[in-house]
Amino acid sequence: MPTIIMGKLASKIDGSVRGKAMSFLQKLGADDTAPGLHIEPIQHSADPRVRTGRVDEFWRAVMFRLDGDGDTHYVIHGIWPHDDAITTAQRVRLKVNPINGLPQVEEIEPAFVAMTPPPATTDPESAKPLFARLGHEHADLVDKLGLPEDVATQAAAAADEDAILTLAERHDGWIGTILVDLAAGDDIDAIVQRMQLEKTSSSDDDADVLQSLKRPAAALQFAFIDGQEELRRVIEGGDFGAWRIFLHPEQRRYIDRPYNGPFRLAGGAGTGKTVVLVHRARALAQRDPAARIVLTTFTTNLADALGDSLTQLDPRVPQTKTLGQPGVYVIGVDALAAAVLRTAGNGLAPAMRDVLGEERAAPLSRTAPNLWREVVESTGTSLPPEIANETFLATEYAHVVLPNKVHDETGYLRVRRPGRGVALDRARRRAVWALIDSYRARCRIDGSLDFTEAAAVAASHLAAGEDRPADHVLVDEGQDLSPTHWLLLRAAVEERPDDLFIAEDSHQRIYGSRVVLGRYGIAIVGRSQRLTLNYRTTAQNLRYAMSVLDNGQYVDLQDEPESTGYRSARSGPAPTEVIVDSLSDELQAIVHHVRSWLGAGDAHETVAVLVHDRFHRDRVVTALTEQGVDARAVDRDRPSPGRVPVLTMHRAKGTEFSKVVLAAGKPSPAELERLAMLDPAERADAELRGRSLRYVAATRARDQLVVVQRN
Ligand SMILES: Nc1ncnc2c1ncn2[C@@H]1O[C@H](COP(=O)(O)OP(=O)(O)OP(=O)(O)O)[C@@H](O)[C@H]1O
Repeated sequence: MPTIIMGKLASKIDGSVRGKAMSFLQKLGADDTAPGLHIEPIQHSADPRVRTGRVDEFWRAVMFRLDGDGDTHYVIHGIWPHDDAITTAQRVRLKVNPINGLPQVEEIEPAFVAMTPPPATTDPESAKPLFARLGHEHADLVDKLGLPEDVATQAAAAADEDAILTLAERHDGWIGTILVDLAAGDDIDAIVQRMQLEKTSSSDDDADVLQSLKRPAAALQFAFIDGQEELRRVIEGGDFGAWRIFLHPEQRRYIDRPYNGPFRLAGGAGTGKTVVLVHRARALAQRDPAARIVLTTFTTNLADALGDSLTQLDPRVPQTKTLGQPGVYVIGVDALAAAVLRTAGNGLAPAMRDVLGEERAAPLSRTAPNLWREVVESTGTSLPPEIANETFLATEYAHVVLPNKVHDETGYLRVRRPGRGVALDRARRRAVWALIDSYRARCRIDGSLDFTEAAAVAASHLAAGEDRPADHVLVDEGQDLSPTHWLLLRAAVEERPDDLFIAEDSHQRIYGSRVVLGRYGIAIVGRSQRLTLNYRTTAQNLRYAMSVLDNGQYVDLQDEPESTGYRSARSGPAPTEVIVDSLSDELQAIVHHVRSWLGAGDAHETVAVLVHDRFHRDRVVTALTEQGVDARAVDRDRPSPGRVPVLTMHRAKGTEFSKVVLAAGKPSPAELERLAMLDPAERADAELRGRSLRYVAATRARDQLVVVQRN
């Protein structure tokens, strides 16, 4: 049976012909001599391997037939209306690029594409094309990277990054990826290494071309299709499903490579961290079907989205609903703690004693989130407001008291408090402990545990037992997890190769305080890498989002300064900023943009409005609904098709939309009052989190971003 190799261009099939393309390719994959397919060579074609096939009376597929590995292979180049298909088929040639060993589809007499001339300027340095300013020589582009001569010439003449992006978009695949890297100022040798490019002496015969199609960087553009079901998903997924199939060689490496211990993958918003995690979960499950794999993240909503992505990637990967069973257990980290506590049943007493220093029955309920405030208000504490507040106390409890298993005042007077900005003398430590003691007393009476306690108790329970419930733990949104979450995840899997794989972006920390993994038994040393190519966001939106972070002091999970060198492979319109004077103007601006996008044919669910809080969210839904737009507030459930989702910026984490109106709003008077009360170090951290939240929100837009700001 012939093997189908899908080109990326071909996967972007016109919606009207998808069904027929599917049935054509299915038949081709079963038997290329089947009547009706009309697989035919083309007279006077540049490449004798080229074939056309009949999709219907109007559409034709253009393919290359390769015979090698004892099999027939069809590399699907694209599907076009009949006449265009014939012209394309006569002109295209599939060859091995001798400089980098990658497969290359060449067009004889390529269409001339005019480049935007550099803008007139009096400054001789900025008058130079971008690549000249970056020191990239035309000869190196051709001789070291293997860029086709015409592409190298156009790239060398391009005025700026936007012109390069336009060129890269026309050459989707390894050529486009190299152009984007060059525009970001990457060193040519670094690109050669990252893309695993190698000079080759191979010819263009079928076996050599097949070999080149199996090179890591070829996966950016060509995918070997494994069965009919896979074929259906590629065709239906189109451009949105590209992440499932066309992987960057770097992504491929993080998916497949074994690691000797915990591994950390950093990367900005939209760089494909989640994609790597989901693929890696599948790869681990395929490698060992008996493996117990936990795929976890900060919230249940995010976990639902991860589970959905895993199903989209490959519905054959078994997803289990039970901790400790073979398969992939996709779950939010607090729900994981709850599952451990549930499974332990009456056996929790030792862990309770270990963490809290007292006898406690199995927890009956979750501690009310405002209990810290109640404790402060009901206790006549002598502490100043910058310490006697919910933020300080909850953080102190989660970062110092619980991970160190502090049981009493004596223990608290001795404990080290690394990373805590606020210094405490002995008297203040005593006063803080008095509040913590009251908090614990209240929880004891209520029979409740808070989220951080639950994770700590679950961690202690697992650490004391013989059996760990997982063989591999994969973590998304690592920057948001608290110390006791890390203790739990460390205890969930024994120290072994491929135990923990952690994706994080410290620029997206929007919940707790920052954490240093080494303090919780997770030693990354030397096993840390960064993804830098943003797939989601246009370069224009990315620039805007990065500007929100300017001059912020961000630190990663290994206590190192976070870098910001991200690039995007796509370009689009610059974000629009709208300044309004009143709430009604703001609502009007939101409605106006949403309606104009819907009017232009955008599907409801691809357009979203992001707001600061739930109250404003509901107001926006009402305003949209009154103006005849079918809109829906999204909270715990998934966004529903056919309706414009309106979400808080927190809820928007992990989502993406084609077009976004971001109405970030201003902090409420109550919020400002709360911030004013904090210690300067904690206030600075809260401000960083505020910026991160706007960064998260701005990076949800794939194509277009409108920011509405109140004066
Ligand atoms: N190899 C790829 N080819 C095409 N698209 C890709 C590829 N890798 C990732 N993407 C797309 O990029 C987008 C972002 O990917 P993903 O959600 O994995 O990024 P992330 O780093 O986890 O982002 P965030 O931190 O913002 O949640 C998704 O739309 C995904 O489909």
